[in-house]
Amino acid sequence: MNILVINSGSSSLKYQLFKMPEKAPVCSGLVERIGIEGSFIKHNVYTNGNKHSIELAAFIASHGEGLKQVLALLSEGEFAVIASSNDIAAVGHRVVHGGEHFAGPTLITDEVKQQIKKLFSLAPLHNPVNYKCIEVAERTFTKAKQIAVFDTAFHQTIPEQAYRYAIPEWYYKEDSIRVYGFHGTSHKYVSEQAIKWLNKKDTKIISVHLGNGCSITAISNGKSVDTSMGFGPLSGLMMGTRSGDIDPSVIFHLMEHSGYTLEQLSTLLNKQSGLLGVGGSSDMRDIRKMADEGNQAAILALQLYAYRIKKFIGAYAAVLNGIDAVVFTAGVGENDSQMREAVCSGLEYLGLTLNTAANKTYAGELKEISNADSKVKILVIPTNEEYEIAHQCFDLLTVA
Ligand SMILES: Nc1ncnc2c1ncn2[C@@H]1O[C@H](COP(=O)(O)OP(=O)(O)O)[C@@H](O)[C@H]1O
Ligand SMILES: CC(=O)OP(=O)(O)O
Ligand SMILES: [Mg+2]
Repeated sequence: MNILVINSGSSSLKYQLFKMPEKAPVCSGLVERIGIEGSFIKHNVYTNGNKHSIELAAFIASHGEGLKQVLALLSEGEFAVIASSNDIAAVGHRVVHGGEHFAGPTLITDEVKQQIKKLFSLAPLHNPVNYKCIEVAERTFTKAKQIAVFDTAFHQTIPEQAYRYAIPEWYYKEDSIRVYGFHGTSHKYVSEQAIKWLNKKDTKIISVHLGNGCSITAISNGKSVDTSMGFGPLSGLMMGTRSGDIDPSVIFHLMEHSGYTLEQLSTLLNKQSGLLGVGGSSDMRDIRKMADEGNQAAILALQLYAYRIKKFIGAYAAVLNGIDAVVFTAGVGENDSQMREAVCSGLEYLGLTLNTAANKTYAGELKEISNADSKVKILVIPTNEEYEIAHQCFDLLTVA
């Protein structure tokens, strides 16, 4: 059975085609820097244990456009892996916001699509794009089952003291205003890898997902118990274009004194803030380059970014009453050794001591980057949301 997984993030579109139950990747790829200069598609095909890669540079304005080009690559030309769209049995879609409705993989019906649509305003960078990808896939793979796997699902175990906001109960009971949490598929996948690697019974893990969107989760014995994103994927850490935590008084001030509308506020906090707002680019690679050239705004952006992560690690050490492992993952977490070093330095009191040489030589698979005597293990684990989604889709289709 071929399962195609589509993972649209805020700045990228990732895809993987798996042969199940063998769990073998047939092809994978990535459309990066969507909507900004320098966008490209990287397409990898796996044959007999060998990987062949091609890179296509073209300006890709939207996720819909990127997906259409990817689907053409799958069935046409030299790197085609399927003869026709009928070769795909199921398409697994990452959907970011599922509200309180979905705790596991879900067959997509018109009703499910309506629920996803209702949550557009809470995840404006994600749910509209996820919805668009579902529609493109429905039109392309008419015979395939379409399945949604929600970022929010893994966080359904968060206890009430952590998921409730300190506002009157009515807003929770009548309007479902609470912490939902995001990147759940990634936090689940990397924490399960870490638990296997730690090989002990009770585990306390802090998972740090640093992509374009960033979040951090406290995981006790495999269950999410707190996370930095909340009602929508805007709170907590500083991100590519999102502010992370900000005092709501700033919003009142901008409305009252500068006449900001709802749309302007949403644009400011979702699209013009974070690394972009402070440092001048949403892409960490650009920020690094600018900082290396002495750009003060980029240097400050890096400081704010690392400082916020460090504060949350301290908070979650308290939530968990100790830490066995801190896991770094996603685009920045996996690739930016200088960011990992900036986050870990000064956390010796909590028992984290980084092995700076090991940190610099990470090469794409699970690696311990702490010193042998570090009380807390520091790990880099490549996330694989696509694999986790394929796995959940397969279970949904085959387990009665
Ligand atoms: N080699 C690298 N060094 C530093 N940052 C990197 C590197 N490669 C990717 N990144 C950063 O990772 C981020 C994108 O992460 P990713 O997990 O792909 O995002 P998303 O899924 O949220 O769209 C970007 O800010 C990008 O600059
Ligand atoms: C939820 C979220 O922020 O996702 P991404 O990091 O893929 O944008
Ligand atoms: Mg992502």
